[in-house]
Amino acid sequence: MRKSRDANPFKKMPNILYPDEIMDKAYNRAEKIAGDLRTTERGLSLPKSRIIEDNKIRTTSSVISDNLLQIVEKTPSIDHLDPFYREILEIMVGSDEFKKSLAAINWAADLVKKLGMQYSRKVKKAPTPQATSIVRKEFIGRVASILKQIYPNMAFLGVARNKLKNMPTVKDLPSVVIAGYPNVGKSTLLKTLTNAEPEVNSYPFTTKGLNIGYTEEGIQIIDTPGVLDRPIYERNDIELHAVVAINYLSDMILFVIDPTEFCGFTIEEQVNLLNEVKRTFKVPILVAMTKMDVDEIEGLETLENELKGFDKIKISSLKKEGITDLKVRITEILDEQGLLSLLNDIE
Ligand SMILES: Nc1nc2c(ncn2[C@@H]2O[C@H](COP(=O)(O)OP(=O)(O)OP(=O)(O)O)[C@@H](O)[C@H]2O)c(=O)[nH]1
Repeated sequence: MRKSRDANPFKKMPNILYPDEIMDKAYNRAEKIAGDLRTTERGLSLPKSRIIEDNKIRTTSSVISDNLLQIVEKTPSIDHLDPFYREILEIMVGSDEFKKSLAAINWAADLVKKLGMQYSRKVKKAPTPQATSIVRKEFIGRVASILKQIYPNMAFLGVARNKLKNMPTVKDLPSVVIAGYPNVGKSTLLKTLTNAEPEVNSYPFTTKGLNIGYTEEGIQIIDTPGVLDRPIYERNDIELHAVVAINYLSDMILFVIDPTEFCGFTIEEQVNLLNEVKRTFKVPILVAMTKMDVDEIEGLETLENELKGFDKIKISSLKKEGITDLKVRITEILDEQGLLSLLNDIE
């Protein structure tokens, strides 16, 4: 079944305030309410002090716990994240720390709420007007120390939010991911297939960004410079997560091979990468043998033998040969997976 990829789920994360800012917000609200009460309640009696301080405590408690809870509620939970975004999260900020920070903020929200109730009861029993204000100050002190404790978590989420919220969205359309060694002709092919300059969307896992184009039929073609263009063993941890993220994006792989070896990589190296991509990805692979306009390609026969088990097609992006056949084959492969009905639904 097709996985649905929503718009960037991190966009909804609220602005994360510093502890001081939250305390100020709570203080201002509490003071405003206290001010209103001071004008309505006459004299500095014990009952009046209790009411005022109780209101300050409860207002502070609810402003702070609501603010913290809002962070937790509007931040997507890792367990429900689309797998593509889960990988992005791991690459950009680290999921463990993210989870830990959210749990800490949830804990603090809960504790501030409980303390608010506890101190509200306490202030109602305070024996003198001075005692009511001491109880309230004690409450504020405890809340401030909780906020100080979760400050690293808040700061972490603030940074995470800023990194994640501006990430471009990859559309939830049938998607073809282009793979192959550098210089084999991937971006030229992308342009030929989509008849337009591709959008370049910057993603954290590739310094060059993802190049994305759309065919007339509404198929999304994604070129992934720096991600699927060399053997897995040469990759670091982050790049491996990037491969996994790309895996979640793709409904099929279009693997480009340059049989002329003008790209600087031998046919053997290119076939090895193809086999590696085949082992890594569970989606259908179509091999495009490109640069067919070049005369007398020496290794062509060998290559065709090597590619016996693969679905393959010969093309020239330069001369626009084989492009229509390639498009037809792509459409068939996506259609076999029931993905094109999705396009009709969208239209
Ligand atoms: N003769 C011929 N040359 C081609 C063809 N397609 C691409 N080229 C040339 O191959 C070179 C590399 O093409 P690119 O499209 O930049 O290759 P790439 O795989 O996107 O390269 P990276 O961006 O480095 O990953 C360029 O000089 C292209 O003009 C083709 O069909 N025939």
